[in-house]
Amino acid sequence: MSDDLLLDVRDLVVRYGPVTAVDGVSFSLDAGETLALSGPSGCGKSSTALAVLQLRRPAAGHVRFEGRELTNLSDSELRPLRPRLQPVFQDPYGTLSPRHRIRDAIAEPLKVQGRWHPGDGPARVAELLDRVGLDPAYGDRRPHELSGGQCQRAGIARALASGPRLLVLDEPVSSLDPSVRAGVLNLLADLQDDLGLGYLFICHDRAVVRHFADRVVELREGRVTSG
Ligand SMILES: Nc1ncnc2c1ncn2[C@@H]1O[C@H](COP(=O)(O)OP(=O)(O)OP(=O)(O)O)[C@@H](O)[C@H]1O
Repeated sequence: MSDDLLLDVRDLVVRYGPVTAVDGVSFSLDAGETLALSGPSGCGKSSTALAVLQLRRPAAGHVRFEGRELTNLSDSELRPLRPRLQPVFQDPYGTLSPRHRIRDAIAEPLKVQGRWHPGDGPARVAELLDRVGLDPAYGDRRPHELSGGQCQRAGIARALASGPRLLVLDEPVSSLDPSVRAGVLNLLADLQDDLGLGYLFICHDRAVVRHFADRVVELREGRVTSG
């Protein structure tokens, strides 16, 4: 077993009633590595991501994160681990509450984790905005006052506020204008270099996958076909 092993998924099965969406999928991912899940629509990419995040409990199989088996933990046992595995979804406007200013959305994980101090909390939020390439003044805005690319950057800042080790990136640039995709992918690459994050990267665009991922696991009808 690699010392850097971050995520180990074995024989994963995800069902929705009679539908088996994921049928015995296995892969592993090291810290600092990007593993792409690729394949046609409906092959089980998002279901795999949700099961890794334990947002959809698998019907069978194992998800070990930082050496801990997640599948048999209760919701309350999972809670303290959740900050370390964070999702970034396709629709950035769906991730951030429309009612809250960006700075409050980024401050929330810090507050929930008891890492908010009035003295330096606002500066930490400004630092996170700056880290994702947004002027800290954007903290005053609400999601609908940002472009799609800016909003996705704000979502990434919120994920970073939790102090993650793994980001589960489910089509993170698919809803963005082609002209801003490269900027967000470059940001993710920089963050990975700086922070040693592991990325489980879901993307249907083969050109993006080839460019961005270290390894690719190809799925078809819920099974691994290569990787
Ligand atoms: N909530 C659900 N209820 C019932 N079936 C579902 C549900 N979510 C997904 N499925 C089914 O599970 C299978 C896998 O879907 P999933 O969304 O994981 O695939 P995907 O590869 O991410 O597809 P896409 O690229 O279109 O997002 C499909 O047959 C889909 O119809």
